[in-house]
Order: sequence, then structure tokens, then C-alpha cells
Amino acid sequence: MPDSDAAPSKQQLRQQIRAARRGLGRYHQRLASRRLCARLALSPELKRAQHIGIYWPMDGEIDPRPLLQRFPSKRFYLPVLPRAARSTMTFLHWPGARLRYRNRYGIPEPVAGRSDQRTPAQLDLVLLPLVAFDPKGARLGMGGGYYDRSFAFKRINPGKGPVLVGIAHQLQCVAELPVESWDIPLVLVATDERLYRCR
Ligand SMILES: Nc1nc2c(c(=O)[nH]1)N(C=O)[C@@H](CNc1ccc(C(=O)N[C@@H](CCC(=O)O)C(=O)O)cc1)CN2
Ligand SMILES: Nc1ncnc2c1ncn2[C@@H]1O[C@H](COP(=O)(O)OP(=O)(O)OP(=O)(O)O)[C@@H](O)[C@H]1O
Repeated sequence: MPDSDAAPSKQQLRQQIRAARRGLGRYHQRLASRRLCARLALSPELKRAQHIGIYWPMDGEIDPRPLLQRFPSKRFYLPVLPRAARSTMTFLHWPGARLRYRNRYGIPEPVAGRSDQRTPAQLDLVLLPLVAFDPKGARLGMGGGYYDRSFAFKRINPGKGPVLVGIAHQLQCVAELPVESWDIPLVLVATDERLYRCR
């Protein structure tokens, strides 16, 4: 079979979708972020959650940060990459911790200090950045395996720990992603246009 007919590899899919996402204009980004946050704010899962993992957007990702203003009484946490290879991320309360440091991918991270620090299992809900998703809740990330490793405990005990919510622009939706044995399924995916309840 010629290459052009084959399903795109994970790497090709990442490249295509990341380029499309980076191409979104500033006006589109602002509107998409507001629509996403308005939709998320209505979900019972988010209303119930008190300790929420969020992310600092990069590479054209949709911006979830307006949720902080909407929910001043909830606590939000940013991921901090593990120091040791193959370890899990920790989540630091923010704002509160200083955001001075950029990690190896150029993403700002809070600096551990006196601020509240949580393990992945200690959060109520996590908003996961992603490159592509499908309506069944499969997620393709940047390829580091950070979220998969951090929430691997949910494969053994799906009821434990946070509700995992994928966050994306609508253009990041694909019909079906190949699922790897280590992939952690998403319960919800929220975009600027829709909310997907998976499975
Ligand atoms: N906003 C945000 N924060 C996040 C993630 C994310 O996807 N988005 N992550 C989700 O896991 C973790 C970081 N994972 C990342 C993995 C790879 C690259 C990246 O840019 N890779 C380059 C290769 C460069 C290199 O190896 O140095 C690339 O693909 O171009 C970025 C983040 C934690 N924080
Ligand atoms: N639970 C796990 N235990 C050990 N290794 C893992 C685990 N989950 C993922 N990995 C490793 O991480 C690598 C990257 O996985 P994958 O390409 O699915 O990451 P991703 O979901 O795209 O990335 P991210 O979660 O950082 O956005 C895989 O090659 C796999 O070996």
C-alpha cells in the first residue's frame, strides 16, 4: 500500500495538529478560551471539584486559565515535571507559588516552597492538555508520557483519584486514535464547541 493511503503515524498526526493549532489567530484563541471555560463551568464534575489540576498553555493550546477568575474559591495546581526520569509529576498550588522557572520545554513552572503541593492522586479533577483526542476518550499527548505515567494508578483502580478531563480546540478531534496499553482514558473532553462524555 502506498504511504499516502496509510493512516498517519502518531508522529505525523502530532505534527499536523500542532501546526493547525499554532495557526489559530489571537482573536480565535481568546473566543475559544472563553467558550471553553463557560462550558466547563456548567459541568457538575467541575462544580464539585475543589482541588483542580490545570496547565500553562503553550504551542497554540487552548487557555484554561480564565477558570481561575470564575472560581476564586477553588484551588488550582500546575504540573511540575519529575526530576527523575520515568517518575510522576507533582502539582503545585498556583497562584501562590512563584512562577519564575521554565522547565526543559520552556513551560513556566511554580517553584516549590511553602505552597501546597499535591500528588496526582490527591487532586479532585485534572484538566489535561493534549494534541489529539477521539470521542471515546482516547488521548494523544506531546509524547513524553508524563500524564500517562502520573495517572497510571487509575488503570488498576479507575475510581481512585481525580476525574480526568481532556481540554482541546475542536480541530484536535479525530475520528479514532490507536490506544496504547498505557493510555489512561478520559471521562470528559471539553472543547470550545462541545462537551464529550466518553464511554
Ligand atoms: N501546557 C502543557 N503543559 C504540559 C504538557 C503539555 O502537553 N502542555 N505536558 C504533557 O505531557 C507535560 C510536558 N510535556 C511535553 C513534552 C514534550 C514537549 C515538546 O515540546 N517536545 C518537543 C521536543 C523537544 C525536546 O525534546 O526537547 C517537540 O515535540 O517539539 C513539550 C511538553 C507537562 N506540562
Ligand atoms: N504507565 C507508564 N509506565 C511506564 N512508561 C510509560 C507509562 N505511560 C507511558 N509510558 C511511556 O511514555 C512514552 C510516551 O507515551 P505517549 O506517546 O503515549 O505519551 P503522550 O500521552 O503523548 O504524552 P504526555 O502524557 O506527556 O502528553 C511511551 O513510549 C511509554 O513507554
